[in-house]
Amino acid sequence: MSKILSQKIKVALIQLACGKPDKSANLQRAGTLIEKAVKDEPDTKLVVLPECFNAPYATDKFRPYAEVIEPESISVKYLSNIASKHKIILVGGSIPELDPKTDKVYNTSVVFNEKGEIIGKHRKAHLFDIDIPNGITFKESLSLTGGDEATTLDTTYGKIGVGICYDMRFPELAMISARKGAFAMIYPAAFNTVTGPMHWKLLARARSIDNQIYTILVSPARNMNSDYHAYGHSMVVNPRGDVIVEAGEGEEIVYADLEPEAIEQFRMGIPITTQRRFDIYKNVA
Ligand SMILES: NC(=O)CCC(=O)C(=O)O
Repeated sequence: MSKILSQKIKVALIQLACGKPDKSANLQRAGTLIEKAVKDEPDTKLVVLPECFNAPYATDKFRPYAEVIEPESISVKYLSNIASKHKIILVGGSIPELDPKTDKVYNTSVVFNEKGEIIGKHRKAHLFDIDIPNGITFKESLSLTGGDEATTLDTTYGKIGVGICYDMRFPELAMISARKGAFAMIYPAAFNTVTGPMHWKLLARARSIDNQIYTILVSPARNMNSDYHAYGHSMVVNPRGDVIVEAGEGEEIVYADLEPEAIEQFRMGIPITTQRRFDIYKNVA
């Protein structure tokens, strides 16, 4: 049986103090912390940044900060250079993307391989439109368009699924990637201080338990002086549903080892991956 994760790898979660009005300051800070991560833990193979890390997270800011995803655009070039310099797989958080053909703006995660090449991108499919009285109201759809694909990408060590924040509330994306053989579902994210305490950890554990894969959530650091209060608590959950690392609320880098045996042994013990009844799941939609 071929392994869905070919070897043990270390992942670094960059819980960045980001969202400043100055895009290049956000990029520089991301670069500084990625450098630190690979210096402090030289065997790091995979690095993940948070949602909307190069811009303020606000509906009136997505379009002005948006860029076309192409090799020469400022954020893409910056991230590509870092990935190739450190020979890491880089899940580049997310950035506002302008599609020049349609003039639509997306919330997009660009993923790079160790040569700095783009291996894929995920456009946030489920837009964060919520209204909790006395809690939080946010409407991404005022300025963003949702993507229309689930994203599973091939890396050096196996497949990863990518979603963005609110996407994690929809188990189907993780399920699709897991069925395609992903060893991890990775969500650059930015929950907030209202919904974070309610659901952040529960959702991460649920996606892992549903699919017996690793789930990786990466948040910006909390900044109570900004309009949007990110939750923090970046974390990795293993295929058994245990939180194996969790950040606090401030700027921080946390690491975890992802191990093929953790997936294989747990799948052998509780073999839901081979017990599924696709014959009775036909008419779900
Ligand atoms: N940026 C987001 O998609 C936030 C999602 C969120 O906070 C939630 O509760 O869901």
